[in-house]
Amino acid sequence: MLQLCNFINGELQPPAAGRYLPLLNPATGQVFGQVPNSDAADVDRAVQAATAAFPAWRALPAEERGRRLVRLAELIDQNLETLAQAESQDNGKPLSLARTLDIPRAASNFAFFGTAAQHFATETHLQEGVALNYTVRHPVGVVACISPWNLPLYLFTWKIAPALAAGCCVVAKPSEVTPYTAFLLSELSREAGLLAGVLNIVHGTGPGAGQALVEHPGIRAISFTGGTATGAHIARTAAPQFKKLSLELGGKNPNLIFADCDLDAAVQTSIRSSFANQGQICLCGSRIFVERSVYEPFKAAFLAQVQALTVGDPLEASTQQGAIVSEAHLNKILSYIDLAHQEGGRLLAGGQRVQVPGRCAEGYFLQPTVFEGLAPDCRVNQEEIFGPVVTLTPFDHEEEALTWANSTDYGLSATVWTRDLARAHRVAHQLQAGVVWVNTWLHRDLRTPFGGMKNSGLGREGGLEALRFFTEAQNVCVKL
Ligand SMILES: NC(=O)C1=CN([C@@H]2O[C@H](COP(=O)(O)OP(=O)(O)OC[C@H]3O[C@@H](n4cnc5c(N)ncnc54)[C@H](O)[C@@H]3O)[C@@H](O)[C@H]2O)C=CC1
Ligand SMILES: O=C(O)/C=C/C=C(\O)C(=O)O
Repeated sequence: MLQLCNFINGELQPPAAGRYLPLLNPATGQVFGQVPNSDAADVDRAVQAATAAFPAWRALPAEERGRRLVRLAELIDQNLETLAQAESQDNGKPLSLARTLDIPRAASNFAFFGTAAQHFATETHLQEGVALNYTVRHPVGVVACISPWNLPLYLFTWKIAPALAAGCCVVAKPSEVTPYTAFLLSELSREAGLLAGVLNIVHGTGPGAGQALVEHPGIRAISFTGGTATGAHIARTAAPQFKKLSLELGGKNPNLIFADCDLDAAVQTSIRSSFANQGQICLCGSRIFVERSVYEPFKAAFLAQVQALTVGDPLEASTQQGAIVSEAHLNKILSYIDLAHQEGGRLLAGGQRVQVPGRCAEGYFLQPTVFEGLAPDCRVNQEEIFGPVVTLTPFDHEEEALTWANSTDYGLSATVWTRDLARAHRVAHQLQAGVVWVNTWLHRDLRTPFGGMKNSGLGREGGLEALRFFTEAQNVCVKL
């Protein structure tokens, strides 16, 4: 049986206490391996290794650090098939999605930040004839990167790459639910020439290894993606030690469809924004508001495409919807489907578990699900479900759509569909969302600031924002 190891000081190591957690394939319900259930002792060893490696890593020219990150990107590309198979097995997502989205993006993360560090400049402020101020950006030191299970290698590397590029050393903890590709990255990082201790990967649970990492006094900054409640807990733990925090949390994203839009494109993309990765992306648009005059045509076309989605074995090329990540998460989503019925919703599609025959008979599959007739302020329209469940609601005018769109505690992303450019800008600027897409969805340019408003998080990832996060600004004032 597959047994994963921690990666500490350049070595694959078992957990100090010898404890493991089972690794489960959600598509089959079968255990296929074990992952370390590490504790504070493992975390401490990793932080010590990272601390020892920091002076040499920060002293390398940015160009040299970048060269190694670009090499790591190439190695991910070369191992795409192995990594995609592992991601699908661990998470239940369609293999085709892992091949085309997750693993290519992990490679892009390293390629992008490997070169971005060389374009990272500092500011000067000149008081003519009096003084010259210039800003130095020092790497903050040893940092923690904690990532979730929905886009495992994609999000793990989205944090690690800028941290390493900025000259920090990293102790990273992937989700205990999907640790396989992070483990495979250990070997590749060694091959890419990262010095021992520069990247350490400690596996384990949130309350175990995760909590120990957040509490460790050697950690100067924490970059976290996951649930809002966990983010709040991490913020409470980290605050007394004044650690820098970047929190990318949940969403309840609105999709605003105006009557003048390209309806075919809106329908097609809304299928993707509702159900990609089984709706388990923090950016998925789970509340679809449609201008009343096109509500019925939109609904008919949308439902026809929902019914045509193939739920099945993630390894089959024809599968569009794979398994939900775990039985616990499936039950959480099912409880929201029950709640939608209780709150008076009309079920338009789905709503049931799917029994996939053959090797996936014990897997956690769910039909893509659509409700209408739910009030914008009901729990189903306010709370993050994080699954393939969306609601349709007609609106009569722009202000109404905006009020409903902004009515949740979240503020991560929003999508606007219109051909009216003035309206697009006007609505975008009034949306309380860190990311707004107009006539598209999940179109990513890694240079842009990425993150949420309100309870969707704190700070921004991406481009120079990430490099700023992993560095500490120091001003030097020289009298002229
Ligand atoms: N915004 C997003 O991208 C994500 C949102 N979620 C939401 O969160 C809900 C809960 O999902 P979970 O798997 O429980 O996510 P979670 O937020 O508990 O887990 C994310 C990561 O944080 C770690 N973690 C948990 N507790 C920790 C602690 N005290 N200290 C340090 N690290 C800790 C976990 O081990 C994992 O690596 C989901 O149902 C979904 O609504 C989940 C995953 C991603
Ligand atoms: O950076 C991206 O492109 C996407 C990020 C998605 C998440 O953070 C998420 O689903 O948690």
